[in-house]
Amino acid sequence: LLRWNEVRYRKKGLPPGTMGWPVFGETTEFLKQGPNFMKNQRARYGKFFKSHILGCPTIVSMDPELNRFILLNEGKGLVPGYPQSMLDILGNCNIAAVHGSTHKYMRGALLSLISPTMIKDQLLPKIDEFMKSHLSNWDGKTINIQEKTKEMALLSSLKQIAGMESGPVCEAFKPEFYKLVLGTLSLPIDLPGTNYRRGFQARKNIISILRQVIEERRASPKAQHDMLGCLLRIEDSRHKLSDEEIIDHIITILYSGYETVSTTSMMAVKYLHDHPRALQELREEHLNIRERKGPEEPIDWNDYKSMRFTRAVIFETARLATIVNGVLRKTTREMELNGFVIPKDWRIYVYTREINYDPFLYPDPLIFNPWRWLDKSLESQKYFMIFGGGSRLCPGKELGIAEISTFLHYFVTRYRWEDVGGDKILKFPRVEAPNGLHIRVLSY
Ligand code: HEM
Repeated sequence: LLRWNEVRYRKKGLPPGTMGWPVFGETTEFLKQGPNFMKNQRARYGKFFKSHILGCPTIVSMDPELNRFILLNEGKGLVPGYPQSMLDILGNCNIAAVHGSTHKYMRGALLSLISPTMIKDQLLPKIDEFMKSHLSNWDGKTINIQEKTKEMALLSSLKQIAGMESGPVCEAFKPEFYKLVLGTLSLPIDLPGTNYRRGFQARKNIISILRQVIEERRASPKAQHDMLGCLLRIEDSRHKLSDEEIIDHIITILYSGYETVSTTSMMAVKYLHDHPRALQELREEHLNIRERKGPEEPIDWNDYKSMRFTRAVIFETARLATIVNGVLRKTTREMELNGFVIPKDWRIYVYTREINYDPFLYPDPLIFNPWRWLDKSLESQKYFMIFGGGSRLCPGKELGIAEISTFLHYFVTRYRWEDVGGDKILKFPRVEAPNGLHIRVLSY
């Protein structure tokens, strides 16, 4: 019986590896040992091995060249392979649920909302206004920076999407969104009290809030210059979006930019605290920007573009903390990869974490060294996969960096801070501080 998985998935041409226990496979080892599980399996079976994790037979690819190949060749028998709970809760029109030509046009619509021109003309002023107010009155307080950055990522997106910032709609939205996020990371067991059921219910509640917002918009003669305004204006009949598609676009933007932006911001605060020289250089960059401006004057595109060291801090944070461990794909037919035959419907875990610690790409890889990114070519090297790659390369990269940069701008020019101490940070499977990350904030 214990060899059930080995027998069930035995097939000629598969890469080496072990399939673990019936049903559970090697999920427990994977979640418990995290990156060490991957390293051990690699030592035994090489950079391309089979396993059974998170309920699915899975091929793990830790080979940078092959990872690149997989990301660049998505059309050829590979589609996103995210867990069922995520697809159910994020919706059928979610970008991770579509492929081929539907993905192309959904992605096009999304890109038009968060392109550099949009950031420059419409989003950056909103982000600036939001950060200024979100970061007010922290002086003299002990705050949980994890909670604050999560709130920041959600509320800043709501403001950019539909001008929602505070008030009853936002307050109703917040708890539902948190439940939705938890649901996407749960086992798809539809029973009362499970995170999956709660997440699904939260999706329904979010849809009804968004439907109401859309109806109010349609009834109002005023043209709104935000993402929802743009989505409602896409009138070209071939690409006109249904309400369902508009709602799933909004959920996609909220969800994709939530943990990524909040966790990178939190970890940047942590690393800057631990590396005073980097903090000093970052602060100088932002004080120089402030010197050129009036006290309440917002930061604009040129200021953002001048934040070279800030950008380097963000990349170094995303690299060292490994905000994204990898991406998931699924085979839609039997296919050959790296000389092996991968059956249909197997998951492929494109594990990119190890690339972040490759000493040839990043000398002294465990040291926080933002200066390494001042050489721009590092950002365009072919194994740079912090934002994914190929046809699913993160479309929100620039927007995410702009948000984190604006947050850091107001944070370091207004405040200094001390670690309260005693908080633990977990790095796997997600970067998080289970009991929060508390800092004591004082005015600068
Ligand atoms: C530091 C911040 C961010 C990081 C590290 C990050 C990382 C990533 C990665 C690795 C992928 C590839 C997923 C895959 O191939 O399956 C991705 C895709 C995506 N990201 Fe981001 N992201 C960030 C911020 C954002 C923001 C702010 C938004 C939205 C406004 C966003 C929207 C998306 C979307 C919609 C996709 C799916 C693209 C597609 O399937 O075509 N991301 N992101």
